[in-house]
This record gives sequence, C-alpha cells and structure tokens, in this order.
Amino acid sequence: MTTTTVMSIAEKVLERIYGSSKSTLSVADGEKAQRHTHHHVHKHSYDDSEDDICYSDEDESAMELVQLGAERTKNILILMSDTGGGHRASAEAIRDAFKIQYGDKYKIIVKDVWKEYTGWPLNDMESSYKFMVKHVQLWKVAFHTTSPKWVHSCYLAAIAAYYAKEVEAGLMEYKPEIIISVHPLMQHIPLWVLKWQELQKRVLFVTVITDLNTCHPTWFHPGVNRCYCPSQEVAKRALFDGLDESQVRVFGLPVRPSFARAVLVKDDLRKELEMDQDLRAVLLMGGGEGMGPVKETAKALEDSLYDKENKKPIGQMVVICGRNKKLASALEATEWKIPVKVRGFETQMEKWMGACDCIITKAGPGTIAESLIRSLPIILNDYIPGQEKGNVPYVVENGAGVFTRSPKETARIVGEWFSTKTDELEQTSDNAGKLAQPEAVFDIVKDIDELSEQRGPLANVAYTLTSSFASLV
Ligand SMILES: CCCCCCCC/C=C\CCCCCCCC(=O)OC[C@H](CO[C@@H]1O[C@H](CO)[C@H](O)[C@H](O)[C@H]1O)OC(=O)CCCCCCC/C=C\CCCCCCCC
Ligand SMILES: O=c1ccn([C@@H]2O[C@H](COP(=O)(O)OP(=O)(O)O)[C@@H](O)[C@H]2O)c(=O)[nH]1
Repeated sequence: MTTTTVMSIAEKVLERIYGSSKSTLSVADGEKAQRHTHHHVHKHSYDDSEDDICYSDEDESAMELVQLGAERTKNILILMSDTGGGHRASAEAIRDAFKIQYGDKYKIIVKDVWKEYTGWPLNDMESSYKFMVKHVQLWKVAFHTTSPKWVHSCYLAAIAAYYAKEVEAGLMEYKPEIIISVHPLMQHIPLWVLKWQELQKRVLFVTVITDLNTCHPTWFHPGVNRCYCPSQEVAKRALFDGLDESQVRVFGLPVRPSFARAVLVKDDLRKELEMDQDLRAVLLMGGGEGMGPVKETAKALEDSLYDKENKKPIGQMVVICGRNKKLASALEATEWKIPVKVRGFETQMEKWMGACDCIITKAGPGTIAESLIRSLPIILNDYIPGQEKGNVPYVVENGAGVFTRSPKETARIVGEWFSTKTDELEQTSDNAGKLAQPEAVFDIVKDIDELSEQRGPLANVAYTLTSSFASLV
C-alpha cells in the first residue's frame, strides 16, 4: 500500500464527512491523516500543552458556559461489541465501578455504536466473528494477516470512508466528554472523527484492553490519552507498537465489582443455588457463547465423578452454556448419574463461581480473571487462536491451572482433585488467588477521573463549541 493510496482513502473519508474534495492532506500512514481543510467555522487555537489553551472571542462565551455548567454531570460513552462475552462484561464492570465510586458525577452509556449506526459488516460483527471462530483456521488467518499496522489501517480507513459520518452521528447522540473503548476495532474511526472535529483535545479517549497477553495490534492506537493494559506483557507490546510510557497504565483486567467486593460464603451460595451441600463442585463453561468441547467434557465428567463401586457420586457439576441455547437444551435433556445443574446465560457468575471448587473453560480472559478472584483452579480446554493463545501460559506458568484439550484428561484431573489429590487442588487454588487483581477496575476508573479532573470544566463544553458536530443533533 503506497502513501498515495492511503491518501486517496483518507481524502474519500473527508469527502464523505464534509462533502468537499478540496481538503489538503498530509498522510504518513493511515493513522496520521492531518486535517487542513477550509472547514473551520469555529476555529480555536491550541498550543501543544493540553492544559494551556488559548481562547478566541467565541471561547469567552464558552467560558461563561463553563462557569455555569462546571458541576454538570459528565457523559461517558463506553464502546463495546458482543463479539464474545468479555467486552460487555468489562464495559459493565467499568460502568458499575464509576457508579460505586462517583455516584451521579458521571452518566455512563454502554453502546455498540457500530451496530446501531452503521451498516454491514460493522453492524453485524457478532455473527461474522462467531462464523470465523467456528472456522478456526479462517480466524487464525484473519487475525494474523491483519496484524501489520499498514494492513489494518487500510481496512479501517476503507470502512471509515463509508461509515465515519454514521459513527460521528452515533457519538453525537451521546455527546461524551469521555470515550472508553473496550474493543480492539473501536479506536481508529472515533479518533479520526474527533480529530476532524478538533475535539481530540477536549474529549478524553481511553482504551481498556481486555486481552491478557497476545492481543491484536489494533488495540494500540497512539492517539489515545490512556491505554490500560491488563498485564506487563500487554504493556510491553503497547510500548513496542509506539505508545509512550505516559499513555500506558497496568492495573489488571476490569472485572465486575460484584466479583471484587462481594463477600460470598460457599455454603450460603450452594443453598441459594440449590446445589448439593457436601459434594465438591466443578463449573464447566465456554465463554459468553458456550464455545469449546463442553458437551463431550460434561459426559466425561459424569463418568469420572461417579464412584461405580459404591454407586454414588464423588462430585457435582454446573454447566453454564451462555448464549448457546442448543447446547443448553441438549444437556438439559440428558439424564445424569451425578448432580448436574445446566444453565443458559447467567447474570450472576460470581455466585456460581463462588459455589464451585474448580472451573473448566476455554481461555477467555474475562472468565480467567474472574476465576482468579474467586481462587478457582482452572482447567483450560480450548483457546481461540491469536488473542487467547497467550492466556494459556499465563495460567499454567503461574501454577493457577492446567491446559488440556482432551475431555477425558480433563475429567481425570477433576476426578483426582476431588479424591486423591485434594492438596494439589488447594495449592492451585492458592496460586490462582495470588494472581487475582480485584481492584483493577477501581484503579482504572480513579485514573480516568483524575485525567478528567486535570482537564477541568472546559471539557464540559466540548459539544457547544463545535458547530459541525452540533448541527448533527
Ligand atoms: C489472505 C488474506 C486474508 C485477509 C483476511 C482479512 C479479512 C478481514 C476480515 C476480518 C477482520 C478480522 C479482524 C481481526 C482483528 C480483530 C482484532 C481482535 O482481536 O478482535 C477480537 C474481537 C473479539 O474479541 C475477543 O473475543 C474473545 C472471545 O471470543 C476474547 O474475549 C477476547 O478477549 C476478545 O478480544 O474480534 C472481533 O471483534 C472481530 C470482529 C470481526 C469483524 C468481522 C467483520 C467482517 C469482515 C470484514 C470487515 C473487515 C473490517 C475489519 C477491519 C479489520 C482491521 C483489523
Ligand atoms: O452465562 C454467562 C457466560 C459468561 N458470562 C461472562 O462472559 C464473559 C466471557 O468473557 P471471556 O473473555 O471469558 O470470553 P468470551 O465470551 O469473550 O469469549 C465473562 O465475564 C463471563 O463471566 C456471563 O456473564 N454469563
């Protein structure tokens, strides 16, 4: 891809937005489209410092607005997509932590702006993603071939050419003073829109990465105010990909406060969830979509947790199928020799995890982080190539669990943990607990609040100053 080609894509984007081809562009790569257009109805001059802003006449009236509205609730827009369950879980975690920490100071909106405002393929990423991860080689190729910056920049610039205006309208509806992206494909287009609207210095834009290790490079956008990395490994990648140390913070993966702050007693939970009070329990799941070898593993566990000699169970099983309804009905229709609970999409995961003694799951980062908070030994039985591959060594090398793709082997390990190897179960549980970062989500929201405070009340008038934005509403 040559600079000229990227330029023509970027020009097309500007044409879509401003309906003019007179824009003069200086483009080093797809990320760096500089806007030097005649479209400056409300022009403000800034120097390089974020805090030092030089005001024009128009800004004086804005300053009055600032004084009037200094205590106004600030809008936070969290951009997410239901590609898997992890992005929504992290978005909700951040929303809940803001509520707990700051009450009504912020109004938080969690949205898939792509879905609501754009067209194919952006409005249907869920099914495209589901299709690709089902045909796992396809995902692997898509993940790796789109990793180089020039490749994904071109794709995203091409998409922006069609949808930037729609994304702009989406952002405008919510007039955010702060935008938080918890999805790898939601940095570029909104940041371009902010840049063209000269709102980049007024609207705070942060990324919260929800992958623990081998994440896709689209997560790392140098134009963000902060990039919250869940681990040192991800932070290293961010720095390597051009982010500055001042942009990067490492607090951990944001997990819903109901996990972090709740005091849960196993016996009480088992009573509430109508589980057996005495038998050890294994939780079996496959992310928000119920992916991986769940059915085969459930059958194998039935055998390994049943003592044939004494004709009694040595353990019980909870299977959470997420949004996989087919899986749930197949398992519900099965007769089991051991106590089994089959559930669909559960909203109180912390309770089910709190009631169990170990977990079997694909290597989803959200499920892993939550399990660590509940000190659950983890058996990883699958991973999505690319972004989830690195989660396996993260768990295994830290002694928080094991990896095996074989349902029989999985069932054998659980059988031993529940009978002859209870010490190993306890040790693995201790190791898991040591990796837990329950406060991560609170550290993230505190940092965002501090950043927002540093900007002062001027950020409150971001959308009263920009005529082109305002004309969209
Ligand atoms: C031989 C050449 C072939 C070239 C093929 C390229 C085709 C491009 C098609 C698709 C793009 C694929 C994008 C890959 C990068 C995505 C970055 C990434 O890591 O995304 C992850 C998320 C899912 O989140 C993860 O979920 C996990 C659990 O399931 C886990 O929770 C993890 O923590 C999460 O990170 O993936 C997506 O959201 C993918 C959405 C797929 C969109 C498909 C769109 C339809 C096709 C065409 C549009 C192409 C535009 C995409 C722009 C690509 C830029 C990289
Ligand atoms: O019935 C369910 C199944 C899953 N989850 C949550 O969905 C997220 C799954 O995220 P993960 O990153 O593990 O995998 P993904 O679904 O994104 O593949 C975790 O927070 C789970 O607790 C949930 O709330 N209810």
